[in-house]
Amino acid sequence: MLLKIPQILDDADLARARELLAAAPWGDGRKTAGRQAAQVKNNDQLQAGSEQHRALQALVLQALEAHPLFFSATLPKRVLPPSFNRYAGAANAYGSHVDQAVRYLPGGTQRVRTDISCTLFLSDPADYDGGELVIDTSFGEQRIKLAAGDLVVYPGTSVHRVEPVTRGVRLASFFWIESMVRADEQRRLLYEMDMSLMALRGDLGETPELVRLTGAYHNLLRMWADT
Ligand SMILES: O=C(O)CCC(=O)C(=O)O
Ligand SMILES: [Fe+2]
Repeated sequence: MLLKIPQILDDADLARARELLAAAPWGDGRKTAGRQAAQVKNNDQLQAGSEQHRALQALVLQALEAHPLFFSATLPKRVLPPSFNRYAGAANAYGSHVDQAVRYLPGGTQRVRTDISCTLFLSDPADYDGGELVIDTSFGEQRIKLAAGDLVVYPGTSVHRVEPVTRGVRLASFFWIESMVRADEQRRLLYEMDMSLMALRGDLGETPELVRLTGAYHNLLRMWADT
């Protein structure tokens, strides 16, 4: 499921994030890519370990936790600490690749399966040309360029790329999630059910049928979740 989740960060968060990004040390993005991806990756990435990097990670993780759609859409079991990238100049792009299936939490002992890939856009789209995140889906290519503060989540199995940035600077945060529900189609079903239940509850208030359907949602989640 490819899903856009608007306004993960508000204006105050964005201003703070940009301040931190401007002060942080950057390095070559190839350092953290797998062998195939490193051949097509050309961008800068915030170096791990700086004070600014930690503050940015905390800012993004807190905003994700506070957003009700994020939980419902991803059903997170483990979220890898967010990374930050910068594309500036036509040579900066990231060619077609699939993200590594397994990554490690800091410390290097705990493995995380990357069920869901995420990009949180941090630059105003008017401030740069190009830089679309292009994702192959069963309905064709989706070209994603979102407002600053908006998030896109998509299956980790997808071939995707970032188009060259021909003007300005594109800043983003990217990270991966291992979901309690491994199968994308099961997550989609649960998400659609949850959204419909919320809308119906808003329209009708609590009814005996809604109590039963909510039970069905939780019982499906119980059947499918690996916590
Ligand atoms: O910058 C992006 O939107 C995605 C980056 C990406 O695909 C990656 O780091 O694997
Ligand atoms: Fe990627």
